[in-house]
Amino acid sequence: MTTPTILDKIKAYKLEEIAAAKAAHPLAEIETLAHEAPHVRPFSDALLKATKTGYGLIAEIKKASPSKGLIRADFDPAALAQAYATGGATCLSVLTDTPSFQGAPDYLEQARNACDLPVLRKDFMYDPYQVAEARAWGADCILIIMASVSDAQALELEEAATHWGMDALIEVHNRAELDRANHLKSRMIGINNRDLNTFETTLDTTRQLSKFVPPERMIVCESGLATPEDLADMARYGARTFLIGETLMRAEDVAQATRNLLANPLTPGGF
Ligand SMILES: O=C(O)c1ccccc1NCC(=O)[C@H](O)[C@H](O)COP(=O)(O)O
Repeated sequence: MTTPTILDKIKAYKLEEIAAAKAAHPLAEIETLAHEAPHVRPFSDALLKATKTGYGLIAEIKKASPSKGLIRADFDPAALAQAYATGGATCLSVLTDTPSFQGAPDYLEQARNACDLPVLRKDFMYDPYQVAEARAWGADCILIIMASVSDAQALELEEAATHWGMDALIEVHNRAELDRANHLKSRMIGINNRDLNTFETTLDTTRQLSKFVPPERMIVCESGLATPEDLADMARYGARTFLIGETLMRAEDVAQATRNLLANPLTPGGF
């Protein structure tokens, strides 16, 4: 028998969580809440607009992670959202997974209510029920991790996002996942520089995969970005949009750190 990977372990508890959530709150109840939720804020449109004059930034609200443990003890999602908005972030990503990231649905609601930025529910998605949940909490975008879903599940999740008027960020880490992602319709392809099973993180992933992303798609370069030079380096490989968590979450002055990171964009003008 093979040893379960971290993604296997996450999937196992997520499926239990989903079953428990469905038992406590049937889909019809969640759908009613989703219909009553605040209007969707356009997520990929905001990133596209940002890349006309600079970089698009999805700034992540992430208290802890499997690879790093606790990242930020002084954790106030509303204050962090305001700091990110002040610093020039385009969108937010908020971890809603509790067991591995110490995230929570409440954090998403607090962050979204504190600013005008569109918000990604950052979680491990397997079931359209979770997409309705995301919309009920106010999310504007969901994440689909190709490493953890089948083609059929990815399509079902993407269709659910479209049904609710939300965007989907399709995340890949290797060529096979990218080829599968290219069969979906979503505009945003996230290249995750982190191998989610080994936690090895290298910007070479974006350097190598970016050339296989069709020009009509928007590359979102994810993980392991620490300096303005990293962003400029990745921009040379076609990435104008970035998803950044740890670097900003460890900053004392989050607004200033966000501003510093976004300074001096390389050749703005769209993806
Ligand atoms: O960050 C982890 O340790 C991790 C482990 C297992 C699955 C996912 C994981 N992270 C999700 C992400 O991809 C990052 O939160 C996101 O790209 C931001 O990365 P960073 O800027 O390096 O915090």
